[in-house]
Amino acid sequence: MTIQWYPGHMAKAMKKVKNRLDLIDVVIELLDARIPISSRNPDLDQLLEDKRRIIALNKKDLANQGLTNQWQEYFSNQGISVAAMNSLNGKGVKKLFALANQLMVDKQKELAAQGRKRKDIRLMIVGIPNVGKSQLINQLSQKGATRTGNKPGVTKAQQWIKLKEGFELLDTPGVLWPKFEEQEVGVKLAICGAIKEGNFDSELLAYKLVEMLQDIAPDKLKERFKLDYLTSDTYQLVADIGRKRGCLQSGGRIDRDRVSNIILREFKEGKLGRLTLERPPKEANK
Ligand SMILES: Nc1nc2c(ncn2[C@@H]2O[C@H](COP(=O)(O)OP(=O)(O)OP(=O)(O)O)[C@@H](O)[C@H]2O)c(=O)[nH]1
Repeated sequence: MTIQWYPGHMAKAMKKVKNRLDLIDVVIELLDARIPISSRNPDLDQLLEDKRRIIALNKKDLANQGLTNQWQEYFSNQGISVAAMNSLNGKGVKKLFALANQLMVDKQKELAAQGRKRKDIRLMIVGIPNVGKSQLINQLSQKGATRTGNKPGVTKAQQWIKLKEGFELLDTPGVLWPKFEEQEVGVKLAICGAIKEGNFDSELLAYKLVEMLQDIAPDKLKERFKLDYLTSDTYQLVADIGRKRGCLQSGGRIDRDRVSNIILREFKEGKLGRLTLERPPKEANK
């Protein structure tokens, strides 16, 4: 399956992030907890080399808890600060603030030693489309946040939101174009909602998802769609799901488009349970 993507978008998105970095103390790299590898932009590593950074695994409510723990361990082992988040209810927000404070301890001490005032910690969120950036901005800025307006020397469009004591947030998140030279990555991004509909074939995507689910969560697949059996014949399996859900066209043919969209939607909504599509590389779990 070919999923369209546009390298030009990626270059533009990276440039925008880069232009803002000088203003920022701590970058929050927001990933989808269900696909922590595929939702990362590998070029960002280079860009953030000298930056304080936190990885936030968002949508943890949709991901397998045990695997989210393993992912946290994986990033911690690499010396990266990490938190698991649910940006719908704000779980993990406290930890984000605590981690940002920790990362800035030395800088703040340095300022104090020079007799200078503690500085407000400036945050920016970056992440691929639909990963929850706006939702997280809402959560971070919920209590008593005010927009502080333009800062001198900063592009007019950029606004700062004053968060709780000692923190400011750039109100425009950095959108990163996902990178998917590998088809597999594109497929997972599309399944998790990072790629706009219309850029992929829903039917083929649903087959791919059913194939993955047979591997990682066969019982949940059977239970959700009331299947009596599983088979490597995905085409057949999707037809059976269609029959169970009444997705029939005239003449009793399966409406494959409709059933495909049901399967994709129910996965995205977490109706099949909390599922993670990627495991941390083995060597990190020693
Ligand atoms: N279940 C769940 N859904 C979430 C979470 N965070 C965000 N969402 C949902 O994910 C979708 C995308 O959230 P947004 O905050 O708009 O994502 P964004 O990264 O700003 O998206 P773009 O504007 O496309 O870049 C919305 O439907 C949110 O309700 C979360 O932690 N859990």
